Order: sequence, then C-alpha cells, then structure tokens
Amino acid sequence: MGRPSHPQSGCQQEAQAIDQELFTEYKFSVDQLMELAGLSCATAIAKAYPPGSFTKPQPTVLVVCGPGNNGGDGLVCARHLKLFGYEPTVYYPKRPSKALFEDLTTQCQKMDIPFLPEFPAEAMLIDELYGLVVDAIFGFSFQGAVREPFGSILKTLAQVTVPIASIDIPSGWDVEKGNPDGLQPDMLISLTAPKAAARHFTGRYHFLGGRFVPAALERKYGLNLPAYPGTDCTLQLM
Ligand SMILES: NC(=O)C1=CN([C@@H]2O[C@H](COP(=O)(O)OP(=O)(O)OC[C@H]3O[C@@H](n4cnc5c(N)ncnc54)[C@H](O)[C@@H]3O)[C@@H](O)[C@H]2O)[C@@H](O)CC1
Ligand SMILES: [K+]
Repeated sequence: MGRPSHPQSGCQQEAQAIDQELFTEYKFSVDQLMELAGLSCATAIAKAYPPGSFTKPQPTVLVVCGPGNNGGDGLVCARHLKLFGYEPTVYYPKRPSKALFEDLTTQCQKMDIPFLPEFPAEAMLIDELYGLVVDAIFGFSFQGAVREPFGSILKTLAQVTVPIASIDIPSGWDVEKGNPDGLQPDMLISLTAPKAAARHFTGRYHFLGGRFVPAALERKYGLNLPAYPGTDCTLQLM
C-alpha cells in the first residue's frame, strides 16, 4: 500500500487555535486528549522500534519531559511504553503544580517507572544506558531562546547517538522554521497535524498521531488529514 500524501502543515497560531477549540467548543478535557496523544506516541514508537530491535539487553528508554503539555504527553507515553514491555525512565525537572501532572507522575511512579534526580552529564552515559530517547520537552508553544535547564539538556541530547523520538515537534525548533543547528531526531510523531517545521525533518520515521479531531474541525482548518488505517491510532507518513 502506498504512503499517504502529507496533510496540511500548520503554523504555531493555528495549532494553538485548534487546541483551544478542542477544549472550549468541543468540550474535550486536557487529560482525555493527552491520553490519546501519549498512547499514539507509544504505539508509533513500538512500530518503529520494537523491543526486539534494541541492541541493549533490555529495551530501555529515557523519556525527557518538559514543563507543559508536551511533557504530559511524555508521561503518558512512558506509562504505555511500560505496558508494552519497554523499560522507560523519566527525567522531569520542571513539574507544574497542577493535579493533572501530579497524577500522571504518580501513575508512572506506581508502575515502577524510575525518575532520574539529575540529567546524565554526558551524552555517552545516555548512549550506554538507553536504547532510545523520547523528547517530550517542548511542543507547539515553544518560543524564543531556550531557558535553563533545558538549554544544557538539549545540548547533551544533540550529541547522543541512540535514536531520538520527538513528540509533536523536535524540541528547540521554531514551530514554523525549524532549527538547522538543533536536535535532529530519528523519529517525529506529529500530533493532530504536522506543524510547518515538519518539512525540515530528515529522520527515518514520521508518524501522525492524536486521532481525535472531529470532522467539522478538520474541515474548518483545512487540515486535509489522511485516513488512519482501520482502528489504528497512528499513521506512518514517512
Ligand atoms: N490539541 C492538541 O493538539 C494537543 C496537544 N497536546 C500537546 O500539547 C503540546 C502543547 O502544549 P503547551 O501549550 O502546554 O506547550 P509546550 O508543552 O509546547 O510548552 C510550554 C512550556 O514550555 C515553556 N517554554 C516555552 N518556551 C520556552 C523556552 N524558550 N525556554 C524554556 N521554556 C519554554 C513554557 O513556559 C511552558 O511551560 C503539543 O505540542 C502536544 O504535545 C496534547 O497533550 C493533547 C492535545
Ligand atoms: K518535543
């Protein structure tokens, strides 16, 4: 079967408008959509990197979570990866004091997912311990120069040699222009619809996830989303 054509890419403002409309007009709750987004990320990862493909004795995954909803997607993704037989470890340095994020953290902890107290100081340590890194640091609300501690984290991540799977957008990329000197992940999982910067993605795997967009909203924004196969929650674009 041929691959589907690329759906319409969106600018930052449009992604945020769709996001707001899903919550205010369509009455979805954040945790509902986050669960579906995170599940689709774990599912796409399992398709691209099945546990048996890891060169490590165990399918270890480092999930790096940022301070917003992209980080929340990362926590949900970690939980589903654990259920799928992976060994995720989370690094979550800036935790918002909101019930949603506290609950997602507790869920992971109660599923024996370890949380690192500090980020590995060198890329080599990450390469030694993990077979894959999930980048859930920033999504479509990222703007301006990266503030610490994420600047140092992204510098280290840019040097790892194990594959990186970025949720929604590679962290540190301008949502529309990308970042030629930034992270160059092996995988991108675009949520809802690829953002404009996705055209600069050069990794091996590009998946679409977040199969929750009502048809009327898709039409309103001209998203031109491809049809997901059957009951799948992800679709491989590249
Ligand atoms: N409607 C959708 O499409 C959905 C989106 N979700 C996720 O939500 C993400 C967007 O979430 P948010 O709007 O919370 O934003 P992000 O998670 O993209 O990031 C916002 C956070 O990053 C910080 N930040 C922004 N720029 C920074 C900089 N230069 N240096 C350091 N910190 C910076 C902000 O202070 C804020 O804490 C999407 O990319 C996607 O992953 C899903 O959770 C659910 C559904
Ligand atoms: K990301």
